[in-house]
Amino acid sequence: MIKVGIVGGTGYTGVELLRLLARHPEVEVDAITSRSEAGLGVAELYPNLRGHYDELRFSEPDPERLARCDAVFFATPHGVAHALAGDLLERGTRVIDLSADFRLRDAGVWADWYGQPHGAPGLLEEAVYGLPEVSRDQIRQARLIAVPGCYPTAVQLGFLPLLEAGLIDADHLIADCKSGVTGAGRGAKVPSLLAEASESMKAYGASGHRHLPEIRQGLGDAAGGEVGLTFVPHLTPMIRGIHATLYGRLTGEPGDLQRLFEDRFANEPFVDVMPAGSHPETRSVKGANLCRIAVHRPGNSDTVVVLAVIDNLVKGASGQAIHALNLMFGFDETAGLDAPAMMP
Ligand SMILES: NC(=O)C1=CN([C@@H]2O[C@H](COP(=O)(O)OP(=O)(O)OC[C@H]3O[C@@H](n4cnc5c(N)ncnc54)[C@H](OP(=O)(O)O)[C@@H]3O)[C@@H](O)[C@H]2O)C=CC1
Ligand SMILES: CC(=O)N[C@@H](CCC(=O)OP(=O)(O)O)C(=O)O
Repeated sequence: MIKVGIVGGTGYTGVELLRLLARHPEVEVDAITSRSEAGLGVAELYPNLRGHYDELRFSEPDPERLARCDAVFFATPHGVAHALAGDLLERGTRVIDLSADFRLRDAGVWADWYGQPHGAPGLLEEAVYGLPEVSRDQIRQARLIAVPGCYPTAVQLGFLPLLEAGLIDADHLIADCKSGVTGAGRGAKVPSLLAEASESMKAYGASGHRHLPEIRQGLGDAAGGEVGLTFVPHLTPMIRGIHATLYGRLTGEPGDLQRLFEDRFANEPFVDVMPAGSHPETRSVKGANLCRIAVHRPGNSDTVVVLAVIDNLVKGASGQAIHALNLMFGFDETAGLDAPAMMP
């Protein structure tokens, strides 16, 4: 049994970590922080957790207490892990960061997109980008994990088989993505209000979203060189879910695309390649640590369309973070992550 801490326990990814870890046989949550709710019992804020964490209370972030944990999750806004991760690592505590603090290898690029200087450039070299379908072995050895963003998870998984096989024009990739409103976090914001977000849909960040450099970095690794990507995210009236519709131009006769995807993900517990002709629904992954994918070639043309769905809070954040923890500590990869999706 290991002890973990969670910094940022009152947010949506924080409470999702708690929900999933409640079923984890090897993990005890020893510390959970919130500055605004310090002193409150976890189940008082989140009644779905009654009976699971009856002794656990939110407390102010305390580096001493966190350092007594074997691993600490950061479920915090950008910049918080920059300030605290180095000290924890020095004291032997492993760090799994759900924010974007360590996702980009280049501190200058990070500063450009996040509008502030990188707070811990010295840690970038050892940070491992935690997409298990790409870097399982490095995650096993890592002390510091950068959990991929929600859009980047869906887009990378969908494009990977095609780019790795060199079947599409890497200069002209298109990712048209939709997100539920929990993607914006739990903090009060006007665009997340019921009257603003329901019965409506809108694109945002079309001229440049901070996930663009992250996705380009990962897809560039898969393609073996820089890629050109148009990425347009949309806010949709659902609570959870990411739906990515991905377009690529085939450079030649691709062979059996269905087979390509099935073979690429054959040994992946958290990627489901659906039968040919399928259209995956976000509700089919709600609550589950799973990416469901379908590949299409409309009219046998030179365009390939990939559909990828995830739950932004699970495979897009907290579930993927726990997958990394399982790899780092040698647990069964699926520990705490084997629950099926909820439908409807
Ligand atoms: N929501 C999603 O779908 C996804 C989110 N992420 C990323 O995960 C991280 C958490 O997201 P989410 O759960 O949505 O965020 P929320 O806004 O819902 O929650 C943020 C949490 O961080 C705490 N916090 C805020 N500022 C600080 C600070 N300076 N020091 C310590 N704690 C702080 C808050 O509690 P308090 O203020 O009380 O301390 C709160 O518990 C973010 O970086 C987000 O971008 C990644 C993938 C998907
Ligand atoms: C709907 C919505 O607002 N989504 C967020 C992305 C989700 C997220 O939290 O991004 P990270 O994984 O990088 O932290 C956004 O567009 O900024």
